[in-house]
Amino acid sequence: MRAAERAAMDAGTSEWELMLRAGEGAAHYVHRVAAGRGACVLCGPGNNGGDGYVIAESLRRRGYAVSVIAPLEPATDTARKARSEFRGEVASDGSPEGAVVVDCLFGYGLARRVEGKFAGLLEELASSDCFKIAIDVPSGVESDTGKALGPLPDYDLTLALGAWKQAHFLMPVMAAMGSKRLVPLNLPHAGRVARLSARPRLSAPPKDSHKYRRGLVAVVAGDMPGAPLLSCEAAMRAGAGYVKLMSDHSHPDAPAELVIEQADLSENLSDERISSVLVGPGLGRSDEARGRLCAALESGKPCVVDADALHLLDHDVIEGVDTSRIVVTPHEGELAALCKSFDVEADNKLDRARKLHDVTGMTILAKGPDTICVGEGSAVFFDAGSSWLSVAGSGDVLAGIIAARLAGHGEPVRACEEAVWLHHEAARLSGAAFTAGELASSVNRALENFL
Ligand SMILES: NC(=O)C1=CN([C@@H]2O[C@H](COP(=O)(O)OP(=O)(O)OC[C@H]3O[C@@H](n4cnc5c(N)ncnc54)[C@H](O)[C@@H]3O)[C@@H](O)[C@H]2O)[C@H](O)CC1
Ligand SMILES: [K+]
Repeated sequence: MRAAERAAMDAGTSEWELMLRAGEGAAHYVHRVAAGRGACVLCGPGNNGGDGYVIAESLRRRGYAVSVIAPLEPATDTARKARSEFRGEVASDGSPEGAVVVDCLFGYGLARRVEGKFAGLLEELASSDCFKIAIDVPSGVESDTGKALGPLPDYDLTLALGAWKQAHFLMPVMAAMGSKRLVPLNLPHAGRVARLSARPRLSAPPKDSHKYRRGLVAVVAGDMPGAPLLSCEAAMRAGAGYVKLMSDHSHPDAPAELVIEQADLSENLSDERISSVLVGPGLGRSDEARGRLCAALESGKPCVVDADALHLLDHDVIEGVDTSRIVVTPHEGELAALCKSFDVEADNKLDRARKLHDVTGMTILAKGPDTICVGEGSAVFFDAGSSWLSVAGSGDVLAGIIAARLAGHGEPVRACEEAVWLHHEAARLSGAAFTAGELASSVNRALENFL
């Protein structure tokens, strides 16, 4: 961010111009939610505070009753200029009043724990029932690591300035940010950090489609029969034209539409009509399971590696495999296990996923309330889905959806994005305390909402 700002300023844009863009852009959103009600802006001593004075002046000009609380005078020239441009009153003390409170105490310049008057203001904000807006990041949050360095109110809206910071998509702080919007500052190459996944638009199969063109998904079963059945149902309902279960077991409760192939796995996976392979759900971690994982990877097909199979992945197993077609879907614990297997060290989820991608070439879908996808050239993050997704089997369903989307177009990052959106929507449609089976059975209804 600092580099992007410097580049903009070297190219002749003044810091004041950037602050005006940030403040006016943010004020536009504040105006939309305040809708004429009283507003209070909390201003810190740095440029985040400077943004606050610009916001306050913009609201005042729109006829708002605006109060500003600033425990310290501005410490930068640009913030001083913004302070001088604000025609309203500034109090150095007081409590955040008004229907809408805008938090401009600290942005990415937060350097240590928040204490004293600043902490007091954040604590009062946390206990008030006003509409809370954080500018750039919540002021008690370290923008690079997402570490909370002070009281963390539950905000209704967080307006990121210029580009998303890592804190915007790391738990636990992202859960306190409410809705997230990005205020563009037209900074060159500021968007390189990461992007918030945009709602995908899916389409019905073309008129001349057939089951193989829509994609044949092969799901490799292992020791436990239940999990892969969830993945198969999710894949069938997420748009796959044909789903086969490669299993040595009999599955008496398998749906009639599901074709079950026994016999030689490598032989079966060599069928060139197979468009994607899913291995992991219910696989187990035995040598036999490892053999089935290797057969899946050696098939050369686009492959989703999930659950147990993630504990079997290492440099030997991916040796000679075209990992650009491999998607791995670790939750926190599995991500830690993968980092250990591939000697990756990092202290937050994004960096772990990024380094794992750099070391292995695989597309990493690091799951959780703060799901992040790192693949070729991009880091994508997502708004959290329903917390009811924290149910056994929900990962098997997601893996099946990814395999179906991957079978359709063969693009790993796109398949992950579509699948996370479908998974979240299926959860929303399933209501409260749903089972993984109900979640899987809702996937096609979810798909309808993206057509
Ligand atoms: N990204 C952009 O293009 C723009 C960013 N803007 C805004 O500028 C802030 C970053 O401003 P900066 O002055 O670097 O830092 P802060 O305003 O976040 O605060 C630093 C300020 O606060 C003091 N300080 C730091 N920690 C503490 C603490 N725990 N207790 C007390 N005081 C503390 C520090 O000494 C400094 O004085 C960015 O977030 C955007 O909001 C531009 O305005 C617009 C373009
Ligand atoms: K802030």
